[in-house]
Amino acid sequence: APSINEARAGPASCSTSSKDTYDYIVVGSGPGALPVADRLSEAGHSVLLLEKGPASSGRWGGTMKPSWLSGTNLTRFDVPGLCNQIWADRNGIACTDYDQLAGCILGGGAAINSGLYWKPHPEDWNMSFPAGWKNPDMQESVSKVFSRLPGTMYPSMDGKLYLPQGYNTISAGLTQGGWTSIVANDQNDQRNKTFSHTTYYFSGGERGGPMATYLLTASQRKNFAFWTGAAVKRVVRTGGHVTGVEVECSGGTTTINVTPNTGRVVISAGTFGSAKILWRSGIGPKDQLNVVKQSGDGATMVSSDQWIDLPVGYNLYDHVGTDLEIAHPNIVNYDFYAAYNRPASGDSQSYLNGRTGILTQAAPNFGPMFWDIITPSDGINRHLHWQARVEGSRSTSMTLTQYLGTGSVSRGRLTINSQLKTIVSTSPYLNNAGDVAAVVQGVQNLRDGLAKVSGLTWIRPSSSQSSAAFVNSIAANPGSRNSNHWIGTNKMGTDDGRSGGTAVVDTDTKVYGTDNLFVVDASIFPGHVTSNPTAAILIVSEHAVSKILALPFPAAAA
Ligand SMILES: Cc1cc2nc3c(=O)[nH]c(=O)nc-3n(C[C@H](O)[C@H](O)[C@H](O)COP(=O)(O)OP(=O)(O)OC[C@H]3O[C@@H](n4cnc5c(N)ncnc54)[C@H](O)[C@@H]3O)c2cc1C
Repeated sequence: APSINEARAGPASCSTSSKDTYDYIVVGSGPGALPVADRLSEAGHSVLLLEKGPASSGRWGGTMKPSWLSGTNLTRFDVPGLCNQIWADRNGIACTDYDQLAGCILGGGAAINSGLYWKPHPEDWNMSFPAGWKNPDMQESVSKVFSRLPGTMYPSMDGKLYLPQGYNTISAGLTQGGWTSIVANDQNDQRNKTFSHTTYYFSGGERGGPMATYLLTASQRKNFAFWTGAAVKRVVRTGGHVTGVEVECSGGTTTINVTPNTGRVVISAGTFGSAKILWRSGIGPKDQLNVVKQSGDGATMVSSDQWIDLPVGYNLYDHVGTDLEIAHPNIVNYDFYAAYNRPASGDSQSYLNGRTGILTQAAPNFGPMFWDIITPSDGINRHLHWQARVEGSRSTSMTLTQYLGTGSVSRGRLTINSQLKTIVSTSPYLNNAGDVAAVVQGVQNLRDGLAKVSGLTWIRPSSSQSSAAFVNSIAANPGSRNSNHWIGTNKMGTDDGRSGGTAVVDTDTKVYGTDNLFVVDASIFPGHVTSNPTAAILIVSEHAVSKILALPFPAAAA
């Protein structure tokens, strides 16, 4: 079958002998990094992208795969139906220096996630983002992202949806309950009592995504270089001016410099990784910088008279996940875990021969997706995104996960320990009464919505448990509520954190107190979006790079 995944000149390995300098160094290769790196190189700047993990997709030289993919240029990361394997085996893939799951691999989360892909609702921007980042301001960047990566509701190359019984059962029930069918990314302003098929960023029956688009075009330019196995320890700076980054390669540590005066560094290492690099660079609250000072970094850390006091690590948030479970005799389960090593031969053949069949859909068979907006007594809209998937305690079960995103008031805190591991030390879930009320009402609305479905059994909550008792019975900690959609530790805003404000970066994504250090990834989100965030992060990256390219260099540097 024609593969979109033909081999390319892959990344270079981290090098301690390189003496090159770059106009821009971009740290990380997730959805926050790739549009920035592509557009900076498109504008003619020399760009070095540094990724600490190994290659993932076969296109970039990745090799991790089950035996039925041997002899193909596909890895476990390229086949949508194998994405669940991250829950079974994440060795050499997941970051080991965080207490939560994140991908430390080329592509970041976009190498390991389920590919769920949503055009944001207008309130996603309007409720929490600052001036210049409101819904009308974002439309050009939305169009850019969706023209390069349109996404699809029909990932199989024959246009069919496989094992749709779960979708059919729940969507028929919601229709009976008065909810409306939409095409999610055409009707992105309609997220209230609506449902849709699942949209993925997949293309050609494979993962595709930002690694197959933005990274592809960047890699074709002579002024773009990218390294894997390159862990950035800190930025090197004099006061507010960054001269380069210290990088740990397997062969030792080296410093890579940016172009004198006009060079810039963009950190896109994710909600945990970017906070960690800032702390190690002497940027953050004093209590955390003192922890770094006492760690193995201490002897070489920038001196305390150079520290920049910013609220790095505060404003931490993640979608609040609440799992409900139903069973219905029509639902058909598919064992994606078993398919990792031994897919039914018909399924592997149709995948390999024509990129068709169940393995083109993300495990574990998502759909429908549905939405509800609730306004508790505090008057603030809360957006709920629900995702149904065929998984649970019975072979006829579905899990219905509710995420609370846009409008949520609760926040937590990320800190670092003396081993330089990041820790979610204050849990961000449901520490606000309005947030709790919205989650409870949302559960109740769904129970009411599905009340007329004959043959449907409620497993969680049981039919005798009240929605409030059910929600309160689930611990409000990452172990029970985690959605892996972490945001917020380097909040963007106009209220400079050095003088009592809450923001770490300004509306050009520049770190306050510096003249050439930027952060662009999920960590700068002031508040959450309604749905799974990859599309929103790509849009933020497109928007940020336009701001960075338009930003004049400091007068002294011109
Ligand atoms: C299991 C899972 C499933 C998910 N499913 C979905 C989904 O279906 N849809 C969706 O929209 N979202 C999903 N998400 C969330 C989404 O993937 C993340 O929100 C997104 O990837 C975050 O993008 P980012 O660029 O901010 O950071 P990341 O994607 O985390 O990228 C950060 C990158 O920086 C690198 N890095 C970190 N530190 C350093 C350093 N010091 N030096 C060099 N490189 C460094 C990392 O290795 C990584 O490649 C999922 C997440 C997980 C974990």
